[in-house]
Amino acid sequence: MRITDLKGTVELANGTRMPYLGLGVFQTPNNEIKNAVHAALDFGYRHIDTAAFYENEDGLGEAIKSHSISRKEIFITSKVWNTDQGYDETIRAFGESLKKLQTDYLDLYLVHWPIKGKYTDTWRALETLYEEGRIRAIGVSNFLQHHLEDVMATGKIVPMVNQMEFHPHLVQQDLIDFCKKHSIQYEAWSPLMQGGIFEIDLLKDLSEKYSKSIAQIVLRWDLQKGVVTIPKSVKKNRIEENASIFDFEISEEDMKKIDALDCNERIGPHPDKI
Ligand SMILES: NC(=O)C1=CN([C@@H]2O[C@H](COP(=O)(O)OP(=O)(O)OC[C@H]3O[C@@H](n4cnc5c(N)ncnc54)[C@H](OP(=O)(O)O)[C@@H]3O)[C@@H](O)[C@H]2O)C=CC1
Ligand SMILES: O=C1CO[C@H](CO)[C@@H](O)[C@@H]1O
Repeated sequence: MRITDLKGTVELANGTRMPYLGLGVFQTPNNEIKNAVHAALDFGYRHIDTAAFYENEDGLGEAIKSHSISRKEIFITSKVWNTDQGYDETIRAFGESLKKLQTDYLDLYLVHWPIKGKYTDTWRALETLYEEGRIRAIGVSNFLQHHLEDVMATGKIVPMVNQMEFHPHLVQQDLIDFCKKHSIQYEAWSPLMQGGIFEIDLLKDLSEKYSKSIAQIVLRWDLQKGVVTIPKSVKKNRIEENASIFDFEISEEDMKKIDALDCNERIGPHPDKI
């Protein structure tokens, strides 16, 4: 996997191009989001990941509007929250997200979690919005293989993205392989384990070996595995650090060593228990 700059994109199943690296904004409050997003855009990020649940879509909308980079150059993802699932509810929630974000389309809209008895109807709503041209790509988040199979059996469109908890302690390689087989782009949430990666000895060793920070080692590992990644930070220096991962390559041997840290350990909920 050779991705050589921050503008590197992957082509989704429908031809839409999605930047490999984005800024996550979970737990970025409205009063901090402008600084964070402007720092990211200034440094070259063109991809921001939010959700209705994060309660900062309005702050993000303001941040984008007040920056000189035009809306169409920025890839914006949002997600329909669990309490808004169902066909009509999703159509309405989508409208609210657009309004808050001050935009008339989204680049990517995701079903945030596979809520039992609801997610196939929610998916139908995303298909409608996509067919109406209001979303450039549609996908899911926190969907295991059986959830994906349900949607693929009942829907018309195969999800284009699956955004999952993914870091050195939770790889789920079988799910990645399933997604790859069906042209579903895998995307990592909590790629830094919300700070947990900094305690892992092997990563400390690799950080010294490559003269890169632990965050940079892990985010580069994401890219070399073909996984889109969206680290969150509100600090300018870390926003820059997290995107400075295009000037080195992790050897195959070291990639395997990081893979071997997998212990199926989650920091978030199990998708079947939500
Ligand atoms: N689909 C889903 O269900 C989910 C999606 N997400 C998405 O994924 C994004 C990323 O995941 P998130 O849970 O935020 O956690 P991350 O794994 O991105 O970790 C974020 C934490 O790491 C710190 N940090 C960031 N960069 C560095 C660095 N270079 N060195 C040291 N510390 C650093 C941040 O602190 P600080 O800000 O102070 O720098 C923050 O505390 C979210 O923001 C959200 O967009 C997240 C959870 C669930
Ligand atoms: O996106 C999200 C942010 O984190 C929450 C708590 O872990 C998740 O439930 C949610 O999916």
